[in-house]
Amino acid sequence: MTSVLEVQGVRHRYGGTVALDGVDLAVGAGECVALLGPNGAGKTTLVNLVVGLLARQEGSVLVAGGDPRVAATRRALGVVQQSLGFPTTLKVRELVVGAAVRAGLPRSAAGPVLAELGLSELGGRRAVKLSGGQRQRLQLAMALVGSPALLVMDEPTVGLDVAARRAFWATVADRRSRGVGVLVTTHLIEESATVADRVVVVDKGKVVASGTPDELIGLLPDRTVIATTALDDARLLDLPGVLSLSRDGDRVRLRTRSPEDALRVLLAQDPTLADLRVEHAGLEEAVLSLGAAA
Ligand SMILES: Nc1ncnc2c1ncn2[C@@H]1O[C@H](COP(=O)(O)OP(=O)(O)OP(=O)(O)O)[C@@H](O)[C@H]1O
Repeated sequence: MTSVLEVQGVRHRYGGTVALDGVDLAVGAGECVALLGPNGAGKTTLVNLVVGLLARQEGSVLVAGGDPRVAATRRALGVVQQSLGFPTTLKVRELVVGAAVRAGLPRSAAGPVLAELGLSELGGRRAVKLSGGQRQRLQLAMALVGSPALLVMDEPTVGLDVAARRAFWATVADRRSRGVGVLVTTHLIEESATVADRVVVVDKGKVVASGTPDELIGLLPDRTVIATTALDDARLLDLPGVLSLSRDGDRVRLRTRSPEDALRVLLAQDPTLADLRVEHAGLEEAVLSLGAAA
């Protein structure tokens, strides 16, 4: 797979604060990589280096093979920021036309992208009058009009309802099928499991885990055992590896680090056990525990 983004050995400090401490990351053509991590992990710093807003201090950042601080390379980038403010007087069509012109394209390039994002009918409306979902679609239209090789998005679906979120990701998926690589930062961990091919977890300026969502979930031994049982809380909490317990009448949910052992003892102690189910931990639990282990 050709890489549209290659980050190697990147270190970045603000005065005495080390924000990035040797980060490697690649995004292939058509690939979607989600960048996750707690507040202050270094995600924004990394994104700002990738989009050329920050000057590189150490290591290399290549977008479509070029330096993102160079204008010609920035044309290979589409950027969607979280809740960007729009100038109060400008209309939807004018903003997309402006983005097309800045990308070196004719004004007519705006039409197909407005149609692709379902914004044609809103072309004459002032951007500040749009709903949250429409604004994010407008940002995506502005980011895509120049046919970028890499789309970089910072928390793009915050505040969107389920339908708007689906529509947003459907457009992104369509561009990915045409080879556009995507780097997305998000705090919506479970969303990243559905949209990303790969998840990269950053903490304290370092990559602490990287893999497909299923690979990351597989790193965590936790399982949730769900069953209807006659055992009381004290005996359930005594089962091997139990981390937490919740119940609704006789129906209990037990999170355990040792699912096989817990099940063996549970089955031996409660002959009336029924409706047994075992669930994997979610990506959210995996990411939180990977961050905590770092
Ligand atoms: N302009 C700045 N001056 C000084 N320190 C900064 C600056 N920007 C970020 N930092 C520090 O660098 C570290 C990484 O910050 P960064 O904003 O990249 O993290 P983040 O993962 O994006 O966090 P969040 O999820 O909260 O947005 C933090 O310790 C932060 O306090």
